[in-house]
Amino acid sequence: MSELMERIRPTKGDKASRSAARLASGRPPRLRDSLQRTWFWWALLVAAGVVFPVLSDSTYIYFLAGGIGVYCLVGVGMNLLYGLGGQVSLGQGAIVAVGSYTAGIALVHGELDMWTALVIATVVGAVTGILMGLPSLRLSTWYFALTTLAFGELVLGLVEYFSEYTGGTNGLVGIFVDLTSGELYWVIVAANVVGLALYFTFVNSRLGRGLIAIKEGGEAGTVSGVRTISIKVIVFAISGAYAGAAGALFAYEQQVIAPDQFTTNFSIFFIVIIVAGGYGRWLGPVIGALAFFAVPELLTDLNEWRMVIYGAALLLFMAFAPNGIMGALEALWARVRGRTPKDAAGPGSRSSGEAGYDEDLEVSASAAKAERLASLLRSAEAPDGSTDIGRLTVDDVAVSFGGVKALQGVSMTLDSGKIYGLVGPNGSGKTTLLNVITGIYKPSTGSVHLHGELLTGVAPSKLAALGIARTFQTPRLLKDLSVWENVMLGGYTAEKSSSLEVLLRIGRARKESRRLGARAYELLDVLGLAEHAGTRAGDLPHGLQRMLEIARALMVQPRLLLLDEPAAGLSADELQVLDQLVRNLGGGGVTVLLVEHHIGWVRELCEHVTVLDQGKVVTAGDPETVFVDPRVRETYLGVLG
Ligand SMILES: Nc1ncnc2c1ncn2[C@@H]1O[C@H](COP(=O)(O)OP(=O)(O)OP(=O)(O)O)[C@@H](O)[C@H]1O
Repeated sequence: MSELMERIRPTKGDKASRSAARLASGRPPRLRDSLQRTWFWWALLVAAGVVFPVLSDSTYIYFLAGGIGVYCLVGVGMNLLYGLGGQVSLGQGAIVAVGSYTAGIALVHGELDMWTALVIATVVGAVTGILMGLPSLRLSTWYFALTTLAFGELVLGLVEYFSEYTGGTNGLVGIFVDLTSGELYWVIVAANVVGLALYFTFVNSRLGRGLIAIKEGGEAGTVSGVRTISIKVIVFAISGAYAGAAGALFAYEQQVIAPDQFTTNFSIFFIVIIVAGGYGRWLGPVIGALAFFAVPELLTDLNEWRMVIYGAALLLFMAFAPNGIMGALEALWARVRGRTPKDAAGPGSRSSGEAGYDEDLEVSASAAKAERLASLLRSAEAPDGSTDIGRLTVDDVAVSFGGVKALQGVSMTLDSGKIYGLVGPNGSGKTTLLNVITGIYKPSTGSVHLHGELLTGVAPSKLAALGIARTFQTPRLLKDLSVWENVMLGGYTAEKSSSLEVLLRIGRARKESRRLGARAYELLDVLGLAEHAGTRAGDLPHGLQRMLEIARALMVQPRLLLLDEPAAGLSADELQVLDQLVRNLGGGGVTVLLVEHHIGWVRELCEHVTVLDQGKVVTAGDPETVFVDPRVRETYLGVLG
């Protein structure tokens, strides 16, 4: 290579500093080795496909491409609902029907223009989506799927009942729009561009992270304050709006609509295209619609063999490409790059991380870092603007699991800004007590108060907004999301902009997300994770997963932090960083409750220690007194010298 080329080529150091600058400005990291890094080439390929009908200048090709566009639009909405949200809807076709009939009736009977009819169909689709989605707030996935199926039948029944307007089984005829097939095609393309833009904004916002946390169903979202109901309603509205708009465009293309176009098969077809295309990936619906709509159409000359080929292809896909076409390509990409495909983790994965991770992590607990951390925590304004969380009191709490008395008459008081230790042998009830404080378990007797207000019975998802954060004995992370996204999830309640502002990237939304992004970077940097910001969380070694969970908890801007065995599995260097961190938290006015088996560390760090054994408090007080207590020495026989 010439000397000039050597000079031009960015060095590894340049790349690292560019990446750090990008993160410091609050922008998300580039994902490591992900197929998504090749998005530009995919976008180019899609753009080439989009202009193809223009080159062919055939009405039939325009019609076919318009059809793909309509399916694709519904698919993009379904991708949010199912691909990211895990909600199986077998009624999406029914919403398309609602959009089609709304626009058709508006045009034929209401004599409105096509644009007004399109807007009305979109709004009606959104409202219908919300109505159809309401049962999902109470029902499990498959029961919900059944209700959507029934919803589809209901819509078809209504179409026949109101035959005066809908034309009943004969269909609604005369839906003419004043556009050529080419012009209508471009309207469909524009709708898809808007749809995809909104999809990307959603996915890369707190809403997208929240939706994935809801789908994962673990505590990661709950303790970060993710509001399940509002996110689900928004997703049903968006996917309904897409289906409603697609329905109107479908009616404009077909000019005649009838109930037999909107059978259950029609709804199932949308599931097929996103599953076959690759759900949770933006290209999934595009590729799926192309493969499962256009290809069979183009094979019409093969007559009866057409559906056999179609069915066989579908079976082969299910057997050999369970993550769809895009999933298979990602796996291939990973293999070509000599990496393990990260897709095995399942649907909804949006990032693909780095394997072959450098275990010899250099963790520096330098004074400069400690100072930065202290200032970061000081600058963290508490969610309600105050700095003092007040006293937490646990009164006479009891919890039983069948015959096991996990906690019996446990009382404890935590004053703000102090570091407390909670120790005891395995099974003594430490985690159960944290679960009671954070609302995950409801005690059979007793109560928890914060600053005089009853905390018992408050939903765990509301605690983040009160400034309470926690970590778990086994880190609860969104393993398929990047390290950066996991930390950002912790900032969920700190974002004050409305969902509409977030979706349209207007008002304070953009500024706010940059500010939180910059804070996420600072936390990652201080905790030695910055260089892994774009790595899939599940690929981090155990110690760093713990640090990541702590970073997420700190994004909550807690004033009460509950840490469940944070030192387990940490290296000496990592423990040093953690020690510095907890000291700074205490110094910064944050109350810390540390559950830990590392007795030496608890002794040095905590101002007050409570010892549990068999669900009861053995003793509590300053560590020097507690650890010389004969009852504690008996409990910890052999551990205390
Ligand atoms: N969800 C549950 N269902 C049934 N039993 C449970 C449940 N959670 C905890 N327990 C039981 O309650 C007791 C206390 O468990 P807990 O996890 O609180 O102890 P711990 O002190 O945190 O233990 P470790 O140090 O091993 O984490 C144990 O006997 C445990 O088996």
